[in-house]
Amino acid sequence: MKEITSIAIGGFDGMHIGHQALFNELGCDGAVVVIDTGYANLTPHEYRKRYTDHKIFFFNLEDIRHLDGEGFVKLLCKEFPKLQKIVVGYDFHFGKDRKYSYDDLKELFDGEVVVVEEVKHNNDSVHSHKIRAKLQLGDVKGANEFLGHNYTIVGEKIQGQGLGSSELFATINLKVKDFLLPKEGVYVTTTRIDDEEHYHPSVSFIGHRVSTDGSFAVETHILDGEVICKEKAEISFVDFIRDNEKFESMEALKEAIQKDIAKAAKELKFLAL
Ligand SMILES: Cc1cc2nc3c(=O)[nH]c(=O)nc-3n(C[C@H](O)[C@H](O)[C@H](O)COP(=O)(O)O)c2cc1C
Ligand SMILES: Nc1ncnc2c1ncn2[C@@H]1O[C@H](COP(=O)(O)OP(=O)(O)OP(=O)(O)O)[C@@H](O)[C@H]1O
Repeated sequence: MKEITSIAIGGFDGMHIGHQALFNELGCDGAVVVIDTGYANLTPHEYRKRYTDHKIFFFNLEDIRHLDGEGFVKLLCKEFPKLQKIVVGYDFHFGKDRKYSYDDLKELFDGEVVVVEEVKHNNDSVHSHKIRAKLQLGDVKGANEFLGHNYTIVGEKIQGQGLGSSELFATINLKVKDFLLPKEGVYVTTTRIDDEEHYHPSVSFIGHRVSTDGSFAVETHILDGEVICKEKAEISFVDFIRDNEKFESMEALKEAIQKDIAKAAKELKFLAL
């Protein structure tokens, strides 16, 4: 914290293109200050680190929410003794009851305050809550455009029903905590296994397996051959294929999955993974 000369402040769940505009204003001794509400589910906890080269410092909202404007700025100057520049967005509010804006920051901070203009995509203001809403509608393409990267979740490998490999297609079943799951359905995805460096082309299912045992599952079928997953995998969403459906026979389910695989393979063909 001692060497940091500039900081960007916010919740930064998602690390979307609006957030990235703030990070672009930081110098090489710049850091990201996350005011952590505990509700982040696009990039929970430390997952924000994947989307910036800057150091990240976490401040727990509960510890600072009582501070007035002056108290907040004092805290920042104490934590970052060399602080010269604070970067915030056009709608940034802080302090008790979120009653202070960037104008107050300019008055209270004895250094430079950079206010980043509203970042829009197709004339729509980019925000984390809109990304969540898009994912809940299955609009992963729209979410990805706001994010500036493919929405990615990480899960721990768990045992499936064992039906996939014997009667259908082999899948890796995952238990996913903390991440928001997109709407139930089938998606074109890429999957990274354990600590591998590259992503495999894949097709993934999220939802209640209404055609088999009815239980909830997050599972991914790898398209480029057999793989062994030991502990964990991450799924990046590329496109929505279809809703979750109840099929009357295993043959009908198998046929549908076969079509999903063909669609995913076609869409991913031109991606260098
Ligand atoms: C691409 C894909 C699409 C799927 N679509 C559906 C679906 O529409 N409805 C459904 O009930 N299950 C669907 N499933 C889940 C299968 O029912 C599941 O793979 C099967 O029950 C085997 O589960 P297991 O891996 O736990 O053995 C799909 C699975 C995959 C890989
Ligand atoms: N579209 C945007 N354009 C410019 N700045 C933004 C934009 N979205 C957020 N910011 C700025 O980024 C910082 C982090 O904001 P915050 O974590 O509230 O993001 P958000 O996307 O607005 O989240 P939410 O949708 O939950 O309100 C703040 O300084 C905020 O002003």
